[in-house]
Amino acid sequence: MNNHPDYKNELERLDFTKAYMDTLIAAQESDQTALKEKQADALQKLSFKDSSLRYQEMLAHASFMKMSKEQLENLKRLRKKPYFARINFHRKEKTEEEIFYIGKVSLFDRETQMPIILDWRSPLANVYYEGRLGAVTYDAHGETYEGNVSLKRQYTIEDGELKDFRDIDLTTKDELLQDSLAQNSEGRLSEIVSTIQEEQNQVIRANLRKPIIVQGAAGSGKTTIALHRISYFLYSMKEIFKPEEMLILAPNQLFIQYISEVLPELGVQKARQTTYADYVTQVINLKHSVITQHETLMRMLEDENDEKPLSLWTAEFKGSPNYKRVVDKYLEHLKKSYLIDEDFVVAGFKVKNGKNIKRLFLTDFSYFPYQVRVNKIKAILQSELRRKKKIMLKKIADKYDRELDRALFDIKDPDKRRVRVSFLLTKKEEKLAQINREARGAVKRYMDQYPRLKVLETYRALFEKEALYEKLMTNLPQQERNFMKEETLKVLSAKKVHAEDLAALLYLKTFLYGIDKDDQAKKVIIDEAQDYSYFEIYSLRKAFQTELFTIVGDLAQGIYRYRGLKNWDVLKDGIFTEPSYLTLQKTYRTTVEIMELANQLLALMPDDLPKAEPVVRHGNRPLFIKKNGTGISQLKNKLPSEIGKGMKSFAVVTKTRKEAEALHEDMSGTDLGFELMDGKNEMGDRMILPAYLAKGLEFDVIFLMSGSSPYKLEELDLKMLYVSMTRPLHRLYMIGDSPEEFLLHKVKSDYYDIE
Ligand SMILES: Nc1ncnc2c1ncn2[C@@H]1O[C@H](COP(=O)(O)OP(=O)(O)OP(=O)(O)O)[C@@H](O)[C@H]1O
Repeated sequence: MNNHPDYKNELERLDFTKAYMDTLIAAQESDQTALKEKQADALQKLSFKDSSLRYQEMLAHASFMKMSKEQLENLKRLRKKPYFARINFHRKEKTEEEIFYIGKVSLFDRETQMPIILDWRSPLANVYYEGRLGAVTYDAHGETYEGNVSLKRQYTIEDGELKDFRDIDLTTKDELLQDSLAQNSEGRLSEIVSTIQEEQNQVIRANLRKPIIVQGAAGSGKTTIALHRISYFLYSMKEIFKPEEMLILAPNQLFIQYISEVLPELGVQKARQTTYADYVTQVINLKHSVITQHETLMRMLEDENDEKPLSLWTAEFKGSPNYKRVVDKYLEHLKKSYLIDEDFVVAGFKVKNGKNIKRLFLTDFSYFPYQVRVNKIKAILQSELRRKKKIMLKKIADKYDRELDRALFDIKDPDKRRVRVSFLLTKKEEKLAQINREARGAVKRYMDQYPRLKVLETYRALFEKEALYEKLMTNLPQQERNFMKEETLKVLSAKKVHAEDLAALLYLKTFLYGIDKDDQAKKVIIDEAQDYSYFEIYSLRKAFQTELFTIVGDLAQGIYRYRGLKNWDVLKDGIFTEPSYLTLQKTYRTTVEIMELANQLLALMPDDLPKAEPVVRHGNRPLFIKKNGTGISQLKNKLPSEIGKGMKSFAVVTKTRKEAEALHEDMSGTDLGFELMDGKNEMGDRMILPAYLAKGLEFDVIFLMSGSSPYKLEELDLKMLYVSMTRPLHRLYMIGDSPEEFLLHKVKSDYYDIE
């Protein structure tokens, strides 16, 4: 690097950028005298030749910029690594080529508005990520600009010091990416702005106004890219969307903890992060506990009982389009009870015509949920009554006053007149009192005709009302129909709900009440989307008045297939209009050797998914080790050498939860320090966990440990094994009684070694 003709310039540029930042920071933090000193100091240190005047001017102006506390914090962080790349770009309309430095956050010269650092999310930065040198176009503010990129350069900057830089073109391999992939996992996901690859960039920047579905192989960066897309989204649409209006749905709390570290880096930490079950529970204020899909899966793997097929059938049915249709029919039935067309009459006066009331309900208020419409009608009747009551009272008063006048003038006989007048006065008082009396509570009496449906009770009623249930479920086989009814009611009575009931509950809530403002989302990000049922995604789509969904997943990891999505087409046809559909084929997490073995499993699955293409990073072939007893001593043998190679995070992955617990128990006498992961505890760097919890996570070294239930040649087991095998960054061991326990007999022997 030192011999590079640009070396000096690059050093100067970095010095200038840091000096500019220092002045900015000082301007925000210190008083004016201190700032002047700082500026003078910075100027003295910079000994530029040609550009010095210009830089000096820029520095002098820096102090006028006003920043928020958050921006200031960002700037301080940024100073350690102000940028990671540069492009030389010649825009067609301009006479000269310009140099742009690209970093995590933009920095502008206050005077000229020229960027000192260009934000990675800015339109122009796109040309850096798109693979080509030469003629390029980019879109900004609705226009397309043409130009030419003559140079792309990457920088390694650590703690503000320039360590290295190199130019890239199509033929050189991306060393920055290689370096970054060779690093060890700290048990957290990190931002990757400096090494985003072309196909990933396409996902990040795909049309922001459309829903997007991404099928990506294990380790292709789906989670990472989904988070970068939010960051890009917030940057591009900052005037319209706030981070709090984003909803990120992750599979479990552990996962949320795992991604949380990337969020501040990307400026999206304020986005709401939760699980589907937690979200629905909160939105409908559900006090029942949820029987999660993990529990169902574990029961399926660990228990042998006769009801298994029926309970799985129920779980699958409750997520299906057919069940959604049943609930829709139920809603049709419920809707009828809201069709009130009686006149609203008070003390003999028609305050509001019944037909009008019905029309308001069905037409004018058709955009509102049903219970909200009821409240609207109530408000209308109240104000109408208030207005009409005055008229009614006046009418009565006038009528009797007229009659009184007549009596006073027409009746000549004083006795008769007195009697008549007194009669009329009493009558008048009575009538007025009657109106006042009847008006009180009249709206309530009228409104009592409307049903007052609560979400959970209404759902329960679907199963409780015998005739209705039979009618709505008429197409289902008898045994399944009976089982579903009894099971659902039994669980509800125990103050629980199955995870599979949540979609219908959210759907009902949306229909009856709508989603409160605080729980609304303007953009929804669903990770591990293959585990969602059709109805779950549908329920979310209906709950929010937006199509802006980013949905990422991998069908090959669909271990909840009994309930989850079997293909993406159902979403493409049935839920979203014209979603973008993209695939991520290249994988970054693990080595070629590990991915090649995992690819063998992919070939055995029924989904017909393309093989993942590992980015070229080599390591050892996966190793099978014969177990002696619990297998703990075999594991222990391997640890020192891996630690010696710099490996930091280790996980033992079992097939079932029971196996993980048993292994943890067996290890309790040792000093290995492996913790059992239960989905709630903190993430450590030595964990024992079942495959379903490992999904989405990564560790430097993975030990697959066989236990009481070896992997079978079935779709579910293949998928669990695939998930487990694709977790390591560097090394995969399989410890068991025989290679068959990991289905290795179905794989060519040159994909693994045996110790
Ligand atoms: N362009 C990239 N540059 C550097 N690292 C990357 C890049 N893309 C992905 N990675 C790394 O690859 C690993 C896998 O990414 P991520 O967990 O987002 O993938 P995924 O597709 O969600 O995986 P899975 O489906 O297996 O959970 C992470 O360590 C991530 O930092």
